[in-house]
Amino acid sequence: MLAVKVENLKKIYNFGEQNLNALNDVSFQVNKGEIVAIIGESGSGKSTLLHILGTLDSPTSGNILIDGKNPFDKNDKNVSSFRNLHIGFIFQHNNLLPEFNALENIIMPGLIAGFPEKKVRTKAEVLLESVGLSKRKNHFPSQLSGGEQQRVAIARALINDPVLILADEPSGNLDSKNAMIIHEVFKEINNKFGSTVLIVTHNTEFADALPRRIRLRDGMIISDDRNNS
Ligand SMILES: Nc1ncnc2c1ncn2[C@@H]1O[C@H](COP(=O)(O)OP(=O)(O)OP(=O)(O)O)[C@@H](O)[C@H]1O
Repeated sequence: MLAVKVENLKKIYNFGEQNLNALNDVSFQVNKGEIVAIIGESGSGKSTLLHILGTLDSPTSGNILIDGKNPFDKNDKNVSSFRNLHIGFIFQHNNLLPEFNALENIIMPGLIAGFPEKKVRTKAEVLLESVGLSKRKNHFPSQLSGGEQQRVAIARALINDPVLILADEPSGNLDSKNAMIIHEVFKEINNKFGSTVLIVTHNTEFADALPRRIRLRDGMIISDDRNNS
């Protein structure tokens, strides 16, 4: 079963007379349950690709299907509800809401999606446990370390059972010990919940340890390799 299908994706940014091809004819597919590193030098188009897959930006041309649906077929309001229901984001800066505690931050997208509070709360507790933070559920973001905040952000991204998790340099802001913990959490959620995960990372050790790597250069895929194991 396909989670993601990308066909001939192009993104051109215009600056007056000048055009910049940020993505140039990108095509690939990701099966449900895969965890894939998106790698490449700075400016190669990784974030642009993630933003389009996450419906935060639209393509110049080409198609994307997330779980068989084209999110850009819909009007803007539907695109944002599609995003909230089907896609979980984790950014380098976790943008947790500072006035809400860890548990409340995780619950929030579930309530926005209209799920019953009791069900969402129970699920949030399970997710907090999965990221090893049960004891911190009443802590506010300012009372958590950077790595712990990022683990809360991962749990929050999972609350609505998204078909796709997108992470843009999720460990980019962390020291190596916390980065390693975050990398393990991604592998665990992929194993435990069968989440489909695309992760932009500059960390070669982490990327090499994942089963698949898509490498971009100048907006094009130059390699797509899998570990044999
Ligand atoms: N909103 C924008 N407007 C104009 N150009 C942009 C915009 N966003 C990205 N670009 C350009 O598109 C190209 C791809 O950028 P992108 O951020 O996708 O690269 P990246 O691989 O994620 O880089 P990094 O590893 O540094 O985050 C770059 O040349 C960048 O300058």
